[in-house]
Amino acid sequence: MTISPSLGLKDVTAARAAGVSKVYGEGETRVVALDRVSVDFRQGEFTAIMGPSGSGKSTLMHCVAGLDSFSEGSVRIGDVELGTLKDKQLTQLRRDRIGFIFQAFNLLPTLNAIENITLPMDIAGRTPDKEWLERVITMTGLADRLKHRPAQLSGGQQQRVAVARALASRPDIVFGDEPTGNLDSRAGAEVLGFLRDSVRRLGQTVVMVTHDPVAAGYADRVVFLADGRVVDEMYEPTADGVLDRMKAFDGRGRAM
Ligand SMILES: Nc1ncnc2c1ncn2[C@@H]1O[C@H](COP(=O)(O)OP(=O)(O)OP(=O)(O)O)[C@@H](O)[C@H]1O
Repeated sequence: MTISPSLGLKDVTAARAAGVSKVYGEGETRVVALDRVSVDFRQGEFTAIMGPSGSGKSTLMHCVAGLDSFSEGSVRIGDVELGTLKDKQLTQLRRDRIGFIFQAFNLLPTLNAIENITLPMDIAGRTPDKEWLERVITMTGLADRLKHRPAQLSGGQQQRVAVARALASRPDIVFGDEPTGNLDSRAGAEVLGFLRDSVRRLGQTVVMVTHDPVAAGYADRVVFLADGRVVDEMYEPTADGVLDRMKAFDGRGRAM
């Protein structure tokens, strides 16, 4: 085991895709969305997945998060091989060990912020770890808004509630699909700052699909996809560095 220099954490794999391929359709409509993708996501690391439209970002996230099946290869969350699980076990694993954040906030309008945050745990019949929940809530900066319903919160505040909901059960890994896609740059920065803090201060593991080089600049590492393949990666990215790298791909997802 090596020690990650930036974080001082043990180099543990939180999730791993090994030789994962995903093919949609047949014959003329056949699309290879993922072509033998191998990638590790380390515990306590914030990874952004970037690439041109259609390069396979969402497909990769969905396959690694157990939301979608794949045609070939294997995926592990911690030491659990997803391919060996029955549907019910997979549902349980997603519920207990994975947090999700989507572009749409998906909050329940009739519940207030704290009720939305604890809803998945309430449904699962789990009691939240009070100390952990307090740390997460403090980090949202919404401690004085917990009794507000979604309609009484700004978009950025709503997404911070959604991030807190994803973190509340202390999942092994949090997946975000364009979590700032619906937000203006200031609200997006607040959400990204919160995500980054959850990694640096709480040791969470975050994997985020994004189109936005500025968003990717918050991550510890960027994985670049093109044409369903991992073509590059960058550590300690800056928005400008990511933008430059993206310019090396043409609109159809091929490296130029
Ligand atoms: N359900 C589906 N049926 C057929 N083809 C699909 C399906 N879902 C995705 N694809 C194809 O797989 C490829 C990868 O799609 P994916 O959504 O993963 O790309 P992406 O990089 O996330 O794109 P974007 O940035 O536009 O969201 C694309 O060519 C897409 O058209």
